[in-house]
Amino acid sequence: MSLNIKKQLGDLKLDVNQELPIENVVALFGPSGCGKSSLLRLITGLDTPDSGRLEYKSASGESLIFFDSSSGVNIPVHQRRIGYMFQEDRLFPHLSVLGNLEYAHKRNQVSTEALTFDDVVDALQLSSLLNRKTVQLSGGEKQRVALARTLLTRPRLLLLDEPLSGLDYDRKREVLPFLEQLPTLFKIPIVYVTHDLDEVSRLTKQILVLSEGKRVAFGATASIISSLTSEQLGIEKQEESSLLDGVISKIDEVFMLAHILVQNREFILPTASTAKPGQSISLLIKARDVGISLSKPTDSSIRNSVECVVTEILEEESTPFAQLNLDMNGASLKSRITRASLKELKLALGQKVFALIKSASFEPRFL
Ligand SMILES: Nc1ncnc2c1ncn2[C@@H]1O[C@H](COP(=O)(O)OP(=O)(O)OP(=O)(O)O)[C@@H](O)[C@H]1O
Repeated sequence: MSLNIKKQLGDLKLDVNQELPIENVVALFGPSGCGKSSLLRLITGLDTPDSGRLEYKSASGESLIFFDSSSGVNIPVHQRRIGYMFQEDRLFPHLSVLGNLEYAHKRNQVSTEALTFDDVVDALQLSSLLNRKTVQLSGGEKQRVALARTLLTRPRLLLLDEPLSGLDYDRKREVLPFLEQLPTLFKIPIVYVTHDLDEVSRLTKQILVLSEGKRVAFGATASIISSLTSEQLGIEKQEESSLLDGVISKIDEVFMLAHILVQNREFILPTASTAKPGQSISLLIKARDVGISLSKPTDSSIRNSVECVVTEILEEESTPFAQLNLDMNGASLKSRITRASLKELKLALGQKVFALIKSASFEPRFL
């Protein structure tokens, strides 16, 4: 998609100019109020930009100008065929689950063999819920029905606006696997709005970061998360993380651990039963979970000690902490330690160190 749009929203000037190659899932990431939902509304046509141009381009070569202020083009919402799923479910409370799904299914004019009614019901495991009233559903079930209803409109593009933000931890765990399988099952490109790094790491390969209505960065999720500062990402310092792409090399079924290779370095993580050797996996590692040792520990409980080189030292004079940026055989890893440790270990740029990460700092839901 080619985005070049401006819109004044109260005090916020939304001004985004970005080529967005929408394959699989692209994250739209940024702090509350930076303009993420407003940008989605402009893409759907629910709101109109003050000026600019918005062109949809699919991976298969389909091209359609949604909006162009210079030539007066502004195609209506229904012709854009965009599925928009809101933070809250917005289901019809007077209809059953089946009624909600049939409403979308019947109104849809496009037939695609890849997306039948039964396929959608199966993929979201809704068959046992079809006769329930929507008020009788849990939060996670409601979001699955809302997702199914959006899919049944056969959108060319799916916009998901923080679909998990209203759910507690367990309900998120329930819905995330359904979201994860969408791109492979239905081949519909997705723009996924969130300010949750865990969701970004599990669901997306590309990310557009916004701040105060403007583009901060766009690129591969792992490289953006690992290279931008917490200020640039609009997250708490404590949440600053690295994202590493790895492949499961071995499963230790006795101790329920997965061995994962990242840039030829081995990580050991707690695993769920579904993990298989050869599977690709993204590891989100909080900087605060990464300690430093000058030698490889041989008498420690810590499973992960990976050799790295110190590439940057950022001391935070107003806090007890310092951040180290490390090069791990070509991948970047962040470590947050105390300034006292920095001094005691006499850490310097170019120094070889071992990054220590407890396996227990990873949650088994990762895999
Ligand atoms: N129609 C409008 N008129 C005036 N101001 C608006 C309008 N729509 C949005 N805004 C303002 O624009 C800013 C961006 O809102 P938006 O909902 O797009 O942010 P967001 O990044 O999606 O935030 P959140 O993550 O909290 O949902 C907010 O300050 C909001 O109050």
